[in-house]
Amino acid sequence: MTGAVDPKDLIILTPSEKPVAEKARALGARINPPLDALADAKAFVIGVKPAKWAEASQPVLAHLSKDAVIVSVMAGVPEATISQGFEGRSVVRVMPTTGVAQGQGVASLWSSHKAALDTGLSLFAPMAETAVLTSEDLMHAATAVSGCGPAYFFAFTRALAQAGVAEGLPEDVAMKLARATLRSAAAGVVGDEALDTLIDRVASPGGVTQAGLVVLNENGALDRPVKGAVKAAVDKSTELSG
Ligand SMILES: NC(=O)C1=CN([C@@H]2O[C@H](COP(=O)(O)OP(=O)(O)OC[C@H]3O[C@@H](n4cnc5c(N)ncnc54)[C@H](OP(=O)(O)O)[C@@H]3O)[C@@H](O)[C@H]2O)C=CC1
Ligand SMILES: O=C(O)[C@@H]1CCC=N1
Repeated sequence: MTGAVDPKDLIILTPSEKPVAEKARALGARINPPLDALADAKAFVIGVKPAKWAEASQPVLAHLSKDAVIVSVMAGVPEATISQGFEGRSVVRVMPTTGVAQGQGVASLWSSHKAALDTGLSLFAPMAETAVLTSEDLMHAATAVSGCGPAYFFAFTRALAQAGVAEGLPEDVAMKLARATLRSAAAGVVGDEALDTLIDRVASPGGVTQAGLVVLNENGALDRPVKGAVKAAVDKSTELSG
């Protein structure tokens, strides 16, 4: 728990029993209470799959206050579409990373309503660095870089471990080293220090790291697939926006 919300003020609607809901219940949250409990809700967070939100929200509409702010963490679905589905209520879109679960996320936010944006910030700032976007269109790129980004780092880490195995490390050792190196690299990213400075700190001139870096991005070998992955994610997010 990050302290963003007192668990006693939390209502969780979920079709299946799951440990995280039980943990919240133990702290005083209400799990699947009768829907009239929603009458006093100031914010309604919607985190179902983009294709499911209209069906999932239908039963709650009659119970939500007109002033409730709809907080959507769904990829793609536009503010206007959600607002229309929620009978004109104001909406803030948030694209968090999974790191919010450890209170170390990052979240991009967009709303055309100042009060809704403030609600989103007050909910997410205790568990994430926040970035307020200047246009809703940028949500596609923010999703591709940040929402999806952890999976890209994990995929790179897996490739690093596999490369270690190819060079003779036992699989468990290679995996341990690659995972711990991901954590260790993240711990070194403090403040606004330039990434080039962080790279230079590791790469001794004429040394071992530099030999690897030359190959890593030879003729854009790294930049090209990363650009391609982000573009593909932007395209998918755009497709989801209908
Ligand atoms: N995964 C990520 O890193 C991020 C995901 N998102 C967005 O979060 C959303 C969920 O993605 P993800 O977690 O990957 O998907 P999952 O399939 O893991 O989760 C979907 C969730 O929706 C719940 N759900 C399904 N139907 C209902 C309903 N009728 N009422 C209430 N809850 C319902 C499910 O509950 P149950 O488990 O009980 O079935 C489940 O918790 C998507 O819109 C995605 O774009 C945003 C940022 C990052
Ligand atoms: O993969 C997805 O669609 C969601 C959005 C960002 C991260 N996960």
